[in-house]
Amino acid sequence: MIVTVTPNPSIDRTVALPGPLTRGAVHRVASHVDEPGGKGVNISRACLAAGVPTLAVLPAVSGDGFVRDLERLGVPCLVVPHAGSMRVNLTISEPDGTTTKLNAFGADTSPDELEALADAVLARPAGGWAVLAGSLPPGAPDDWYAGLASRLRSAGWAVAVDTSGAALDAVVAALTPAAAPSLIKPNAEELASVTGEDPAKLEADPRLTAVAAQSLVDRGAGAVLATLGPGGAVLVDGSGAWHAQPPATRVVSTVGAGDASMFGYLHADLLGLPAPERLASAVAYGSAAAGLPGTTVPTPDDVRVADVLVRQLDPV
Ligand SMILES: Nc1ncnc2c1ncn2[C@@H]1O[C@H](COP(=O)(O)OP(=O)(O)O)[C@@H](O)[C@H]1O
Ligand SMILES: O=P(O)(O)OC[C@H]1O[C@](O)(COP(=O)(O)O)[C@@H](O)[C@@H]1O
Repeated sequence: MIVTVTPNPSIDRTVALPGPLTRGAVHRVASHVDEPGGKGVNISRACLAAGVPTLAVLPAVSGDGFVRDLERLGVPCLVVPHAGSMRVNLTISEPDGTTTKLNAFGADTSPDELEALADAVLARPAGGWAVLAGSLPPGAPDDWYAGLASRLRSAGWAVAVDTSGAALDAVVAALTPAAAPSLIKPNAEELASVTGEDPAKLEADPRLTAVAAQSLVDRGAGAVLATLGPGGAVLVDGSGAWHAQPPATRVVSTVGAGDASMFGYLHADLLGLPAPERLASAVAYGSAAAGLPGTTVPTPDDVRVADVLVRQLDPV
C-alpha cells in the first residue's frame, strides 16, 4: 500500500510548441492538455497503472473538475475540503525535449485543513509507505512535513519525503534516527541546497553525490535517493552506495520524472527487492516518464529496468 499526501496539488497544464521558445515572442501552440498533478497525485497514478494499492490524500473543492478527473482515471482518493481554487502549473514543452515549468504558489491552507490531511493518514492502520510530497501551500508551517513524518514513523509507517526549499530544510534540521523519514528523494539542486554543495558538481559526479547523501543518512535518514536528471540517480542507505545510469532516452517532457522515480523505488521495495534493484527500478521509471509527454505517468510496459546500469560505489 502506498498512501500519498499532496497538500499542494496542481492542475498540470502542458503546452507543446511546434518550435523553440523565444522569450518575448508570440507563439502558436501545437497542442495543450490539462492533467491532475502534484507529486503525490502522480505517484498514486503510477500505483494505479502498476496495480499497487494506493490512496491519494489531498485538499480540493469536493466535486470540482480536478476531483472528477481523478475519479474518472480511477485513482482512489480522500479529499479534504478546501476553500481556495486549484493552482495551475504551466509546462512549456519544446520539440527537443526542453521543459520549462512555471509553478504557482497555490491557495492558502489553514491549520484545520492541515490537521485533516494528517488525520486522514494517521487514522488508517499503519502498513506500507506514506509519501509526503511536493511544496507546502501558503499558510503551512515550514516544519509541517517534518512533524508529520515523525508522527507517522511513531505510528509504524515507512515514510518517504520529496520536497524542496524551507520544507526540506526543516525535514533535514529535524533528522534524528528515531523520527527521520525512511527515504528522502532530493534532486541535485535540493541535495545541494541542504548540504552546501554545488548542484552542477553533484549532477556530474555520483561519488560527490554519494558523500552528500551519506551526510543525511549519518544524521538519521533511512535512505537517500538522489536523482540527477540525465545522470541517473544515486542511492545511499545504511548498507552501501550505488549509482544507476539511465538507458538512452529520447526526452519529451521531464515533468513527473522525479515522481515516477520515487514510485519505481517504492514499488521495488514493496516487492522485497534489494537496494541495487530498487535503484534500477527508480531510474527506469524516471527515464520512462522523461520519454512521455506532459505529466504522463509510465506504465510497467514503458519501463526498461534491464537497460539501467547499476554499479556499487566505494564506501563513503
Ligand atoms: N534527460 C533525461 N534523460 C534520461 N532520464 C532522465 C532525464 N531527466 C530525468 N530523467 C530520469 O528521471 C529521474 C528523475 O529526474 P530528476 O530531474 O532528477 O528529478 P526531479 O523531477 O525530481 O527534478 C532521473 O533519475 C532519471 O532516471
Ligand atoms: O509542489 P511543487 O514543488 O510545486 O511541484 C508540483 C509539480 O511537480 C510535479 O509533481 C512534477 O514533479 P517532478 O517533475 O519533480 O516529478 C507536477 O505534477 C507538479 O506540477
